[in-house]
Amino acid sequence: MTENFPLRFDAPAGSTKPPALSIRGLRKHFGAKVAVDGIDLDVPAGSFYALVGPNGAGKTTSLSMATGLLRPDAGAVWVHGVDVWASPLEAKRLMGLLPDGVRLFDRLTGEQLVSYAGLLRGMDKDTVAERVHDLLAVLDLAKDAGTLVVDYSAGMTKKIALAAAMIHAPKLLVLDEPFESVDPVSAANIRDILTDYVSSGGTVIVSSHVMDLVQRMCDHVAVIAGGHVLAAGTVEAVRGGQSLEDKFVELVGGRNQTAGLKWLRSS
Ligand SMILES: Nc1ncnc2c1ncn2[C@@H]1O[C@H](COP(=O)(O)OP(=O)(O)OP(=O)(O)O)[C@@H](O)[C@H]1O
Repeated sequence: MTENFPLRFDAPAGSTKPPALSIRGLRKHFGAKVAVDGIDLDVPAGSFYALVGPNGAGKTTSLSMATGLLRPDAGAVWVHGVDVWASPLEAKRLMGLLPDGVRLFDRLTGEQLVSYAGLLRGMDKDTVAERVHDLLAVLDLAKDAGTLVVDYSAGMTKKIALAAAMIHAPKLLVLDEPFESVDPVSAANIRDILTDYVSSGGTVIVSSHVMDLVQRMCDHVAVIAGGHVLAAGTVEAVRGGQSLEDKFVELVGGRNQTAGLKWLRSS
């Protein structure tokens, strides 16, 4: 991004592979609001990495900049060693994204949308058709394949966007709130798919508010608040013997000690 950063990010000492994602000095403001205030982060290749933080912490802004959707004010990002902002096409080929709040082509059917994502990635038609079939089946969307995405529920929309993110079998999946609005059976299926993907060498980054899920599913976590990284590392190291939820509250604070809303009590 700036001339002070290298175009390639090398493997760390003792490793042959660069991290799946490296972030240095990432910063973004919106008017007077500093959303991301100089974040550094390394996501090891082959990890299942969670980004957690309170509402407004800067998670979506950081992930948007890390994946080439939002231009940073300062800092640099590399995906598997490739500079996202200097070599966007090369970097984006390596990634699958489930962004938060980005409009889909919702006048397509679910099947058309996922096929379109595969064809855009340069895949041949037969492979696209085969993978669309598999993805719709495993995400329990086969019966709604011909329904327009605009008529999907929130959870169905999340699942079809996830299918579109995965169809080209990327090396890195970046998923902003992948389980939001998704029913428990579909969530369990998605967890199995992601765990399998990680055990075969892929890397997943998820943002989530569900600490229990992160503790069970992920091996690494970064806690972000106020645009800063408060803690990052393996889940075990970050939670330090406490539950991740307790550690999160300790790090982030903000539990409300007042007597609550007296006027809301019915007796
Ligand atoms: N386009 C924008 N214009 C102005 N302010 C923004 C914009 N996008 C984000 N912000 C602000 O930046 C801060 C970080 O927002 P962000 O969406 O990154 O937080 P988050 O951690 O993803 O939150 P949540 O958990 O609620 O989704 C917030 O204060 C938000 O109001």
